[in-house]
Amino acid sequence: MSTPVKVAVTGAAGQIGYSLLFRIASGSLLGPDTPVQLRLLEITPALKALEGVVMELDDCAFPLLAGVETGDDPNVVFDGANIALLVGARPRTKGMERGDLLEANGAIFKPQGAALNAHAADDIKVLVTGNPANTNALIAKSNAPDIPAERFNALTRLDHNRALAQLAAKTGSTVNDITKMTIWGNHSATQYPDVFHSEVNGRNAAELIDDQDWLESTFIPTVQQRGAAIIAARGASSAASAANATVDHMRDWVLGTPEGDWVSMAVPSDGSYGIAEGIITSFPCTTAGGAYNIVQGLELNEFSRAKIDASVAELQGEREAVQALGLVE
Ligand SMILES: NC(=O)C1=CN([C@@H]2O[C@H](COP(=O)(O)OP(=O)(O)OC[C@H]3O[C@@H](n4cnc5c(N)ncnc54)[C@H](O)[C@@H]3O)[C@@H](O)[C@H]2O)C=CC1
Ligand SMILES: O=C([O-])CC(=O)C(=O)O
Repeated sequence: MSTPVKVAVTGAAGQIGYSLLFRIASGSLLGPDTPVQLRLLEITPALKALEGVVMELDDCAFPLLAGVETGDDPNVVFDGANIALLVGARPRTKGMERGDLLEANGAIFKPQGAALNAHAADDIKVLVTGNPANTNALIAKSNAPDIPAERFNALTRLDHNRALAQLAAKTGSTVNDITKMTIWGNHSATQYPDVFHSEVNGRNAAELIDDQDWLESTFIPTVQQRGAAIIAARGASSAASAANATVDHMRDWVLGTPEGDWVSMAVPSDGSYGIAEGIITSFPCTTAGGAYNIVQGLELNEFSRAKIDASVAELQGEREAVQALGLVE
């Protein structure tokens, strides 16, 4: 067996953690031949609950699980990490303004970025799931100057998967029949799920549906509001599907995307599609050899352009807010 890959997970005693850790340890993240060591970060009051989760991990007797370390100090937990899944974040509570939320998360992602910078392995890949995911990733990236910027991603794969499920239901197909789905922008209600380049069994999805009204009044709002719909139904935010998407994103980044398809990943913009450089926004991406490329050359109609611009404007506003707080340059 090869050397275990060190996978750090923050917020490990939370809802998403309770699903995510077991998926990682069972081999869903890196495949059946790669042992993993879990390095789990929690805040001090949650360490006791985390102990219970670790007992359950032990009790699964996962053949690929080569050890579990836990702690409340990112400088220790991130030591030697090859992969960091930053899930733990400060949720918005009653009376909290957006600025308060960004500030509270800055207090988490600034030191975590610095700790990754100082202690992670050279090949570290970082994926932020904790909300507001794109801007939290920006904060972590800005505080890790020695790690290449492109190693900081945020999660929009859950939105991508939600869009696949909605399109499959509409077209009477399965998710296996659909390729080239794209989420653009922020993991927020302004995100733009774009089917104009998607294919259902090789046929252009927008042409097949031929129903702009369904796109505008059903598909796009359903995907944008799915998180809220789950909270309304379950009384808690999505957890198993968020863990699944976190696994999907990192697995594809490490192991590659299939020929002829792409996935949605929020990555630092390199200026592609005229999107301001540096902000972490969702693009169509292919991956190979542990690296990703933003798919180039897609034609954007006026409708798509306006939707993308609106979400990017929201991200620029978030960047300005965290700049004003001194959390990023
Ligand atoms: N990007 C996406 O698609 C999605 C993102 N989310 C977000 O993921 C985050 C986690 O969700 P849940 O697991 O349901 O929340 P949760 O509240 O059940 O768990 C979060 C955990 O993070 C821990 N935590 C807080 N500060 C920490 C720190 N500084 N270091 C380490 N751990 C820390 C808490 O103690 C808690 O155990 C939330 O921000 C949620 O909004 C949820 C669903 C989808
Ligand atoms: O909406 C929320 O709070 C959780 C989330 O990010 C999602 O389910 O997409």
